[in-house]
Amino acid sequence: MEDLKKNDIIPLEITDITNEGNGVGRYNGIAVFVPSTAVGDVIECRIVKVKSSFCYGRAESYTVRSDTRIESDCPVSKLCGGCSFRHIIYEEECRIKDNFIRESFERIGKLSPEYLPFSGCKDIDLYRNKAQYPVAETEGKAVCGFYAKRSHRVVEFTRCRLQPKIFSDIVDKIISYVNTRHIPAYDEVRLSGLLRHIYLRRGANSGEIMVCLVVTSIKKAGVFDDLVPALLDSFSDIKTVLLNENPRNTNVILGEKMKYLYGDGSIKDTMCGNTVSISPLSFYQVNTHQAELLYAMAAELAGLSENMTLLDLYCGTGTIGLSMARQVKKLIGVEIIQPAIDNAVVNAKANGIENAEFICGDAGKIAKLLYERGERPDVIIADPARRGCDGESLEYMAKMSPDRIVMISCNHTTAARDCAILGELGYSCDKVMGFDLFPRTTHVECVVLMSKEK
Ligand SMILES: C[S@@+](CC[C@H](N)C(=O)[O-])C[C@H]1O[C@@H](n2cnc3c(N)ncnc32)[C@H](O)[C@@H]1O
Repeated sequence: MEDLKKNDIIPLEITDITNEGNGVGRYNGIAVFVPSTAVGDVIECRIVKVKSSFCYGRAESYTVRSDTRIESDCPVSKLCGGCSFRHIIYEEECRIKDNFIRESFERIGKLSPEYLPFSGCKDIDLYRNKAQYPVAETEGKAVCGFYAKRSHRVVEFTRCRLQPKIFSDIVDKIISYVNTRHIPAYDEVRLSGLLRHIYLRRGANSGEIMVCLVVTSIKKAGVFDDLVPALLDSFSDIKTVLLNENPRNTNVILGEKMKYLYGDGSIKDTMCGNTVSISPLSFYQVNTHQAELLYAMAAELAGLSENMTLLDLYCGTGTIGLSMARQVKKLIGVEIIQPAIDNAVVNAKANGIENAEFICGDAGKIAKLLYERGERPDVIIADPARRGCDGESLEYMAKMSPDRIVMISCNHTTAARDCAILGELGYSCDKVMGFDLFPRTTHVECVVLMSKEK
């Protein structure tokens, strides 16, 4: 790139926002990505990194400030990087996210569905029902907070605006206990210490709280003996306290082994009118109220009726399928994590649902098995993880020949790819709707209706 060098200062108008939340402008045809900017900003931009076909820049000063720009109301938003959109008004965030989804379906999927109006979230703060705080040692004391952007340096801060206030109070109590007892925090460089993460979950409707301490060895559980009564004394909504063992040198937070210190390792919540039991390893949407609206829209798009069979692929604890089970003859749920399937079975029973079967296994393998045993669901709901569905799942979803496939996804790029593959397998992409389950961050959910071509 001949035109631009590191430390050049250039005038730049921000004209778009990337999926990572960076503003983007063009200088002599070259894309320049600038964090914390807004569409309509005109800036003096310092070039900080030059790549083969684009650059990264930093806003040195503002010639024109976009009228969508606001002051961030979080003291650590720049350090944390979790809330990429805290500097713009929420209406603009919704426009950007809706646009992310449309672009993916048009550019990646080469699809032209009808776009239903984007669903913004009523509560843009305090909406998360789950938090995972890394713990580290600073100057001989355990501290807890978040990892600084693109690093594993723990910044001490527990008052995140996205999480319930009670989480900070619980964390403060745990850290104070840990420091009084000199319990060592995990050191990921020396691979020593005990406490790695504090992981909290709270039922948004029930208020029930799960406290899970991720430690390098559950054999040392004894050091937490006095913590449990102290927590229960102060926080009556805590229904279970447990240890999770993760001795490995890894970025993955949870290990597999659990030890219950109080309660049965799960909490209850209600979702879409059903009681649901949630364990630490089970997936549960972090924004319960907005997820309820998403699932209601999925049910509407599914067009269910009493003689139908519904297949809920990637079902987690069964929340989606169980919310629709009373409208159909038979529900089959498929999920790879055994504790989530255990929760799904308990959840069906707790809600008096008797027409549900839950199978633990890989979605593609089980879809093939179901096809071979002659199952022909009328509707399939597929709600995969960020990487989307694999080829085998898509192939057997289409082979089972349902009238409709409703795809729910937290990654519009893989959703667009998978819908395009389903297009080749005989399904038209009819409707797409964005749902903001993660205000102030770059993440966004979408629901898609695919119909069998006649
Ligand atoms: C986005 S979550 C959706 C869970 C559930 N539908 C809900 O709304 O709570 C995706 C789920 O897919 C599961 N999963 C991931 N890979 C899978 C696979 N290969 N086969 C089956 N399930 C899988 C995950 O464990 C997780 O529960």
